[in-house]
Parts: sequence; structure tokens; C-alpha cells
Amino acid sequence: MTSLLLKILPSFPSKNRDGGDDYSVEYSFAMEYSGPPVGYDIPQAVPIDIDRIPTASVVSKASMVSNLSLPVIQPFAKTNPSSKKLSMGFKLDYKAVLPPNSASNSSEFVGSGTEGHCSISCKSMNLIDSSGALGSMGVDESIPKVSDGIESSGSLGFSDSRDDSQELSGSSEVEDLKDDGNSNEGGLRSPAICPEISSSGGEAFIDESSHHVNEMSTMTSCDQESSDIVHVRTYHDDPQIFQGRLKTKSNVKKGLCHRCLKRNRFTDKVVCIACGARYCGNCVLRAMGSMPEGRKCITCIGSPIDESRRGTLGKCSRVLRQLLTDLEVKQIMWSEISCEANQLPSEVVYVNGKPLSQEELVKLQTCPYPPKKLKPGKYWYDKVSGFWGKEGQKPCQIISDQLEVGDSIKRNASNGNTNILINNREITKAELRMLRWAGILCEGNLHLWLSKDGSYQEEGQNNVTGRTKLWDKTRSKLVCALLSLPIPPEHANSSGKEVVNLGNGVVPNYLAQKTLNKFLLVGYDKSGTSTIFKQARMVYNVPFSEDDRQNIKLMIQSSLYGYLGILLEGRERFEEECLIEMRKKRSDQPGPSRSGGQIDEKNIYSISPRLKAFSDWLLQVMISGNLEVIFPAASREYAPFVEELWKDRAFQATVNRKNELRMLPRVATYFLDRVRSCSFMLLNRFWAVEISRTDYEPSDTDILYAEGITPSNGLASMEFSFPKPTQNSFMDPADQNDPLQRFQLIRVHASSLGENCKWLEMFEDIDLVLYCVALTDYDQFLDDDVNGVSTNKMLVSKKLFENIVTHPTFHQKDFLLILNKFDLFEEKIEQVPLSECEWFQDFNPVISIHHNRSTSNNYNNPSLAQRAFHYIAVKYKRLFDSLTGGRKLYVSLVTGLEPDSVDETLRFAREILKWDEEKPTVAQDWSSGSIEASTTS
Ligand SMILES: Nc1nc2c(ncn2[C@@H]2O[C@H](COP(=O)(O)OP(=O)(O)OP(=O)(O)O)[C@@H](O)[C@H]2O)c(=O)[nH]1
Ligand SMILES: [Mg+2]
Repeated sequence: MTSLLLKILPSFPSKNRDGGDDYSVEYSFAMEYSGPPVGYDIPQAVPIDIDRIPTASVVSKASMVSNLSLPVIQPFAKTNPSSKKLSMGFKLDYKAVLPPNSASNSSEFVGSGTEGHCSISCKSMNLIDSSGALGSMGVDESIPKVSDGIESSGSLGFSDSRDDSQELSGSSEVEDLKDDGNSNEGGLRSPAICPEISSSGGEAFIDESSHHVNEMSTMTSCDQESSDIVHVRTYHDDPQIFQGRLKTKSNVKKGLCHRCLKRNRFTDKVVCIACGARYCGNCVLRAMGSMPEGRKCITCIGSPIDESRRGTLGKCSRVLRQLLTDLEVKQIMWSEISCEANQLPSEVVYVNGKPLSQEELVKLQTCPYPPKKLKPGKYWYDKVSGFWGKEGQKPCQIISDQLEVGDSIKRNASNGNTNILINNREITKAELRMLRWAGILCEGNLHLWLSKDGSYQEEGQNNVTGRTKLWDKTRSKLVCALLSLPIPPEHANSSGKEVVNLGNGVVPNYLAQKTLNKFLLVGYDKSGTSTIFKQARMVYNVPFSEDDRQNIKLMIQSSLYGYLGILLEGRERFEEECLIEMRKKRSDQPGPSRSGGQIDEKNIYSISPRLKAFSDWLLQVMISGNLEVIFPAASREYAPFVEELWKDRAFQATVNRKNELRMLPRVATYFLDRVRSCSFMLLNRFWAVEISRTDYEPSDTDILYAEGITPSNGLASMEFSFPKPTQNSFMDPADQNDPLQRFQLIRVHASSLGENCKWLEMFEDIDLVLYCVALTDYDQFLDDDVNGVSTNKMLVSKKLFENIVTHPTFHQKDFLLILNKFDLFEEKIEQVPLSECEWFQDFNPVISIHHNRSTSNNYNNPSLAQRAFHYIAVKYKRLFDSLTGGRKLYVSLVTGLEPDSVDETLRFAREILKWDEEKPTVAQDWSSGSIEASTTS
């Protein structure tokens, strides 16, 4: 029977490498079923009407990928002039090596194209480029695209041009090929629905594509296991629900590779951007070939992408990076972005209520600042200011202005209800807030004309309102970042620039257009948020702008006078104490007491009248709260006093006792100590004097130690990405994933959150909240002068944490608890028991040794500080669990002054986001035992 059938078959595949016949290939033949009705669907093959066959989009020329062992496949379709029937097939130039588990694992065959109407089921063939060189899955541009049903474990579909009805009967695997008579509405017949024969055991997957085809204009179906895919492209009136997608049928279970059907939930898969089929690392190259249109199954080439996956275009998955070279990955990603088949159809993009023409879409996409991640949908565009947004929503970007696209803007475009108009559009509440914060008076029915450069003018008035343009105000930019409002691209400072130059090559812009993940960093007073923020800027090379440096310099200068003030106040106290001591001594001495005597009243802490006058004045300024107003402007003027003070014996004696001055922040030591070392180096030029000079340039470390970031100390924001690890450095698996992913770190001071943290509502699109706690707060108390009570700062911080966690805006948001100042905590815990804070009464380090041994970094001997940290972390976790109804709190141990520590924490934050995306398959339980995984101790 076999030999008989082989004779009928075209001379197709049956030669092995040695030129001998190869009988190891299995064939399946189809014949028309004419038996009694059966209770299951019979697979059907539909003849093709060649005139109506759907054609493939032109495949990108950039699809050549070197060094891939992939088949060269030339699908073709010809018409037989006499019958007008389609002949389809492939010019195959490949060797097929059967895998070890197939019937004959050593056989190969070399095939060439053929025409015929038969179904050949070749189980699990590995297709290898016969020349061993470049494999291109390029589709001949001149040839209509058909379902190029070839894949390693699939069936090859051919149509016999001579006799369409020829019936060849094969084994039980043979499927019936016949016209299903159920072609789509336009009379179009679907080409070659290739019946699937399951490689796992002969169970036939039957294409039910016709059930899906309602509004279909194009339908193709495909081969092998991908015959479970039906291409359905639908156009609805409403582009929001436009779908150009291939639906995968549900007969491949979630989590399984669509080719080998094996499950490995922890192995990344490559997803077809058209049909959503997922392939494991072993199968992806076979299933996707050389990817001339990016990550698409071979059978999906030419098909439109699934619009819901448009955001992933150009974002390479880890699996591919492991399989291919950098260059290959880049080329594939480039093809994915640039090939015609993957482009957005213009008619599904509406601007101001009007669908775009192809010309308009091109205009929009090629302007200097195009909309990012454009998807099918309805948008509004204010061409005067360049504001761009989704219909009914606040603006999300400022694109190039004056583009002639779509209709003119409507008043209700963004669904605003503020009565305030900008360029004829009623603005949203967020925008109104931004205008107010920027100092623009918004009252009544204000109608502003806002131009691209940020200059604005009230309607009906000739003069441009306000000399400062909106975008020149640092404040507006910050507020925009906070409110998730856009700023013009050319106004983005260094921190807002897109990174397009990475490593040795220039990465195309499309790769740089990543979604921005937002971290909100917040904490109670002095918890270290600004230190962590500044540290992050330095670690991720986000330079401080000139403005930032100037502001920080001024802050350092005024802080310096603040430290001097605290020292001078201490000096007074010491002098007083000394005096009392002296008097006491004198009174204890026998003999007549001497009255008055100025000279006797002097002691080691006494200063000259001139310095005393300066000291009195400075303390007065501090008490009145005007320090920041007077300094640093006056710092140069008072520099001589600083110098004189520094040389003064009494003052130095005070400095020696600085540890007794509770008010003096520890960081003051940094600046004061530098005074000493520099005074030595600079031959009597005191550092404090240096700092007060106008030409003082703060170093990065000065900036880190400076208190605060901005003069108002309210809000700061930066964008960054994690640097690509150097070749020699340890490769964090997460880095391979998406080195260009952009992040935004927003730091907000607790005092700026307003009553009941009401301003938190501005942070609705935050992805992760980083809540910062100073571990050292456990023995610190906050005196309430009014009620006369003092509250432990750790408890105040805990209360703020509770308020933020339970705030409706943060419902369901992930939290990362940053337990900061571990360096200081290590010192303190040896001196002061943790039970100083009533919340930590039950800390019993002796009992917890055993428990900690199993989880601590320092396995054998966790330090007291580590145990205490673990204990506090668990306390917070339980609290979070009870506040959120069982959700997990992530915890990280940090020393904000150490770059590695901050880096590690932010990478951990990135991991959390990643787990979040992959839920629920990964990290089912982040138990408290895992806390240590995030520690830096
Ligand atoms: N030793 C040490 N000091 C730190 C650490 N983190 C912050 N500090 C210091 O703690 C003080 C407060 O830190 P900030 O970063 O200003 O805290 P903040 O959260 O901005 O607090 P506010 O100023 O109230 O906004 C500063 O003097 C920092 O230098 C740390 O990990 N170790
Ligand atoms: Mg601060």
C-alpha cells in the first residue's frame, strides 16, 4: 500500500542525505468521506478560489537574520489556467532531520517544492537550512500569501491543480478534505485549512474556524498544531473595539508550549504577536522561523498583530536573547516594528472624532514628537499646544503642534468639568490643579490660549499673561510629573530625556519608548527619603541640573549656619554650666566671697563680645525661623565671622562636645569634620568658610549629605533605567529582560500630603509605594508642647504607614517597606534596647536566635541588629496583612548613604513589579522568611 501511494506522490521528500530512499517519513492522505453520518466533526479542506485569495503583506527586507539554522521556505500559489484552481505549496530547500524520538531518528531528506493535493503529516521534523547558512522565511512578494502550512511537526497542505477531487486514502490519521460549503460571507473561500493530526497520538484537532468568522474579511487558517489558530480580523465602527487578531483556540491548555505541548510554568515562552501562541525555548525557532515580521508563528506571517500586544512590539523576551545573538535580536525587533504587516491601520485611529487617512497617520507618526505607543482608538489633539490624549481623558503627551490631522478639537474632548478652557477644550481637574500650583489664577470662566512654548494668554486680551512661560517654571514640571500630566519633550531636563544610546550601538527610538513604571517614595520626617532619592540619582547617573545644584548649594549653606547656631546655643549652655560649676566651687572654698569680678566669670566656653553679638543675632534669626530667608544670601557677608568662630578656642571646645547636642543632626559632623581636614589641607582655609563662599561647588557627597533636595523639600521626581551590567559583572537575570525599561522615582515629603494624606489621590497611577522608616526612630520621641505628651517616632511613622496603606488610592497597590539607616541602627541597638518603643516590647533576641538562624544572611551568627531588623520587618508585615486583608508586604533593609544598598533596593522594587506582571504563576508566597532575600546587610 505504502509503495503504491509513494508512486502517486510527487517526487517530494524521500531522499536522504546519501541519496537513498527514505521511508521513515510518514504521510497522511485525505479522501472524501462518504460514509454514514458521524457524531463528530469531520475535518474539511476547502478548495481555493484563486482570484479571491488573500494576499500577504510585503515582508520586510530587513528580515534576514544571519547564522540561523532555519529553513528557506518559499510558499507559492499558482493558478492552473484551465481549471482556475489553486496550486499551493512550498519551494522547500531544507533538510529535515527527524528528532530522536521519531520512528527513524537518523534519517534526513532533502525536498523541493511540489504541487499536489494531499496532506502529508510529517511528525516532528526539524527543519534545517540545507546550506547551513542563512535561513530566511521571506515570502515571495509576488505571490499571494496563503496559509504556509509547514512546521516541524505539522502537516503540509497541497492542492492538486489537475484534479481537485482526487482522493487519496491513507491511514486512520488521514483527514477528509472537502469543501465545507460554509465559506464566509463574501463568498471567499478559506484557503487550505489543513487538518491537524496531533503529534501526540492521532487525535484530530479540527478547525472550527468557520464558527468564528462573523464579520470576517480575511480568514486564513493554518497547519499543524497551529491549525488551532484562526485568523479573524474584524472592523467595527468603533475603533476602540477594533480587533485585528488571531484567536488561539482553547485546545492548548494555558501554560503549555503550543508546539511540544509540554508544561513548564517557570520557563519563559515567546508569544506570537499575532495569535498569542506561546512557544518554549526548544520550539520557538521551529515555530517562528527567521521571524521576518518579528515574533510570529510561521503561519501568522502576513497577518495583522493582535492589537492588545502592540505595546510589546520591539520588546524582546529573555528566551530569544538566550537563543540568538544581540544582532539577530535587534534585527528581529526592528522587523517587528517596521514591517508593513505590523503597522497600524489608519482608519482605526480617530483624532477629534474623525478617522485618519493613511496620509494623516503617516504625518502623525513621523512628526518630530509623535504620540507614543499609538494604538487603535479615539484620541483628541489640540494642535495649538500639542496636547494629546485619549478621548474623555486628561492629556497624556505633548506631541508636535500644528499637525493637520483629524477634525478640530471639541470642548468636551477630555471630558473636563472645570469651566476653564485651554484652546477651546474644557480642561480636567488635574490640569486645573497644575495651573493653580503653577501660580496661574484660575477663576470664573477662564479661557486660556496656550501655545506650544508654554506662553499663555487670556482670551480677549492682547498681552501674553505672565512673563514666565508655563514650562519654564520648575514647579509646573514637577507638578506635571506628580499629576501624570505631560510636559513638552524639549523641556524635559536631563532626567527626563530618553535614553537612546546604550552600550556600543544606538538603540532605535522605538526601543526606548518603554512604559514608565512609577515608584512613590514616602516616609515620615527624616526617615531618609531625600537621601535615598539623591543616592538613586547618583547611582543611575541622572545628573543634577544646574538648578538642582544651585538649590542644594544654597541649602547646604543655610544648613551650615543652622549647625553653627546649634553649636553656639550649646556653647551658651556649656558656658552657663561651667559658670555654675565655678561659682559652686568658689562658694565651697573657705574665705570671704568675692563679689562680681568680670574676669572670674570667664571660662573656657566664653567668646569675645564681637562673636557674642554675632551668636546672639544668629540664634535670634533661628528662633524667628528666618534662617533660610536670610541665608544663604548673607552667607558671604558673614563668612569672616565663621572663620573667626572656627579659630576660637571656646567654639572648638564646644565642637568637641557636639555629641551632647541633641539638636545637631549627625550629618552636621560630615560638614564640620570636613572643616577640620580641609583647614589642614588648605592652610587655615576653613571648610565652613569655603562653603559660605559664592563660588563653592558642592561635590556629589556634599549633595548626598545635604538635608533635602529642593528648597521646599516637597516633591522631587526623576526618571532612570537600570544600567546594563558590564560584561564581567554578575548578570542579574532581570537585566537581561529589559534593560531599557524606564522608571520614575517620585519622592514626596509626608508634610506635603495634607490632612489625612488627601493629596495621595494624585498618585493613582503609581505602581509601587516605597515606604521609608528610619530604624533609629525607635528611641526617638516627638514632644507635643500643647498636650505635654511625647510620642515615640516609630509609632508616628507606623501611624502614617497605616494611613497610606489604607488610603483608597492605594487599594491593592504593592508596598515595599524600606527599613533605613541600618548603619546607625547597628550602633544604637547595642546601646539602647529596642523595647524603648512600646510596639517592640516583646523583642526577645535570645528566643529569636533559632528562628533567625534559618533565615538570616549571616547564617551562623546573626547580629543583634539583624535580628532586630527581622523582628521589626515581621511586625510591619503582620500589620500590613491585617490592614489589607492578607496581602504581602515586601521589606528591604537599607543604608541610604551606601550606593549599593539603594541600588539593590530599587532592583528589588523592579522585581516586585515583574512578579506582579507574572502573577499568579510566580512567587505564590513571599513569606516572612524571604525578607532576607532583599536585605543588604
Ligand atoms: N547614617 C545614615 N544617615 C542617614 C541615612 N539615611 C539618611 N540619613 C541621614 O538622615 C537625615 C535625614 O535624612 P533625609 O534623607 O533628609 O530624610 P527625609 O526623609 O528627606 O526627611 P525630611 O528632611 O524630613 O524630608 C539626613 O541627615 C541624612 O543624611 C543612612 O542610611 N545612614
Ligand atoms: Mg530631608
